[in-house]
Amino acid sequence: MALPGVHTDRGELRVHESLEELSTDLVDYIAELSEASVKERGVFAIALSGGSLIGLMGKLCEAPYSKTVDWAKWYIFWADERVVAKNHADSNYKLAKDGLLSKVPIVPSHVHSINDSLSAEEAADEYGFVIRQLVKTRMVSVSDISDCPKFDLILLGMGTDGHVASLFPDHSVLEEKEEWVTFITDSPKPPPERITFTLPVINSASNVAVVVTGESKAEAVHLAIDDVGADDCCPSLPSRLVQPTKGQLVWFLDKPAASKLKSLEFSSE
Ligand SMILES: O=C(O)[C@H](O)[C@@H](O)[C@H](O)[C@H](O)COP(=O)(O)O
Repeated sequence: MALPGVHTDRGELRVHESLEELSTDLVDYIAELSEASVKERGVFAIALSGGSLIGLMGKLCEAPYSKTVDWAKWYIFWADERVVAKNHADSNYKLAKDGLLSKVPIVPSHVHSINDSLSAEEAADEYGFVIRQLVKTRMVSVSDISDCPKFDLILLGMGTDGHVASLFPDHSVLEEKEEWVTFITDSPKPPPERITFTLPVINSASNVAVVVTGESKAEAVHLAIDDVGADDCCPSLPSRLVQPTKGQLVWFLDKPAASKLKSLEFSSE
């Protein structure tokens, strides 16, 4: 049984006993947001990341979701992408295509992957341009406070160093305030060249979910969520900088990842 969701200043924490249970809760959450967004705006603009997240979304390809989700209304983006060919084993597009997109009736023209024939800088510019066009036609909403796109849902994973998307600790990319999409050529996690949504875009989303599993990430989860003076000790921990301005933040954690969380100890007292 999952512990009930715990509401904290750093978002809702949903801690699960098993990966099986976590993945069921995650796909229920995605399906509910999709339904609400399609009802409200006629479309659902969702941004994916790479890593273990995609495997945890696998149940979306199975009943009942495969039949009940309104796939034709989905517009798919990537919060970050590795600058490699689309058929390369490192491609986040390939990961999502093989694990999810090829198994459900998504409209191919709604899948917005990067142009893999460009340099990282050019690919980031072009991706920003593509998003601008979709904001103009309201396939992606716009934030009324930041002028940034307002994705219905941005899904993030987190590394042991606290990175999210391709926003790495102490990297100048964290300072980017103007661009919606930027690039790096020195990612500490291979491959080195990546494009990424910037923090203002992530924090303008209607919903952001961070999905983190495994004990190796427990310390980073603690620093990202707990009130331990982390704003002083690690001001540039990317996962701590995920703070949606108006949107909802939900953390999907398994017990090992949550094992160092103080916020949970307090909530159960
Ligand atoms: O393309 C990427 O590398 C990512 O988007 C990255 O931010 C990933 O989500 C985390 O590194 C977590 O990955 P794991 O869940 O596989 O540890």
